[in-house]
Amino acid sequence: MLSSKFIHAFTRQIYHTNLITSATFNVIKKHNSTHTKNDLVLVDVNDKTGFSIVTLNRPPVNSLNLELLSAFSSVLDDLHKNNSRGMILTSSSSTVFSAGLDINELYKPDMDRVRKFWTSLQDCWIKLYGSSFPTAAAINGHAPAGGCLFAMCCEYRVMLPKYTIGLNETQLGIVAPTWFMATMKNTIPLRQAELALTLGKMFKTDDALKLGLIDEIAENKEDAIHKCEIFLKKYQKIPQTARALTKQSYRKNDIMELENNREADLQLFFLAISDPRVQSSLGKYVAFLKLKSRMKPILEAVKFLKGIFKSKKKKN
Ligand SMILES: CC/C=C\C/C=C\CCC/C=C/CC(=O)SCCNC(=O)CCNC(=O)[C@H](O)C(C)(C)COP(=O)(O)OP(=O)(O)OC[C@H]1O[C@@H](n2cnc3c(N)ncnc32)[C@H](O)[C@@H]1OP(=O)(O)O
Repeated sequence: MLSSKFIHAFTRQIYHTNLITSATFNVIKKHNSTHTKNDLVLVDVNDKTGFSIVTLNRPPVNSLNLELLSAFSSVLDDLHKNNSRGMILTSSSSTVFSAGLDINELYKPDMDRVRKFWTSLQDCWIKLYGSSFPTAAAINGHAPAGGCLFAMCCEYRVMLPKYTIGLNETQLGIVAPTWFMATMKNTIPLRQAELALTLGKMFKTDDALKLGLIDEIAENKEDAIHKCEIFLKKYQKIPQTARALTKQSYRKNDIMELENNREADLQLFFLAISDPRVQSSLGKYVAFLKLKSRMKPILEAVKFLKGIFKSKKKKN
């Protein structure tokens, strides 16, 4: 049962967005695209559909640091205030949707900054998962951990072939927060979610589709955005308030659980990242990522040479 407090709060919020004058929205429409500070998140509003394409833009891998999360959080506020008709979340990278949380925020953190960082992540999740406007993700690259989280917060996911998606935290020796788990439980069957979470499994696009972690596969980014638009257009015939309240009621328990325990969640996070074993795992992971990145040219050269040998063998 929905508490009357909840219904009242959300109804007020939704009516509030409906009543917002179109003036603010027109400002965005007129300019067509808006960029946040440092252009970490780009927003382009399609004049015809009214849908906003929100592009995460922090090269090389859109790892989620404090600045990117703060920028995303204020974009979500703007979309809400401007009574957005729908949002498509994507990435400016050609191979990575988002690499998840920036490990540098977790490894040997500055306590003042990490408090802001985690609070910002909580904000983004609450705003995205509970948004009154409909959302879809055009997953145009790998989406591990926090990348998968943001994609799962959206109501529809379209992904390009041959990438990977999943909550891989256990592989890093860390535990996904309960609200990460709740988002996955809301997306795929319960038992599959438990297996995926405990194994820290990353799914290839085809397997993600079979599991229901994504809804469609697209040929390229344009196709993914087009498929997201088709999904969002389905809502044009549905009364806005009824749609938004239904979505928010469906997700209410998960959201309230975090809303009511934000400080406890922060303290748990502090406790976890202060654990020397967690720091040691993170340290090893940072070193592994750096090594992998440096080895790339060598691995590519080996691949290239292998290709030459193979074609020579075929000729002979
Ligand atoms: C009770 C609670 C217990 C514990 C709680 C503890 C903590 C709580 C937090 C828990 C939640 C965590 C959620 C997360 O999101 S953790 C982040 C997980 N992310 C990953 O594992 C992804 C790692 N990255 C990759 O797999 C690849 O980079 C990727 C497939 C995304 C792209 O591969 P590609 O080959 O294209 O690029 P790379 O050469 O690997 O990387 C390029 C440079 O980017 C740096 N990089 C990559 N990922 C990250 C990252 N997540 N954070 C920071 N930096 C990252 C990489 O090191 C390269 O940098 P350079 O070496 O070139 O400088």
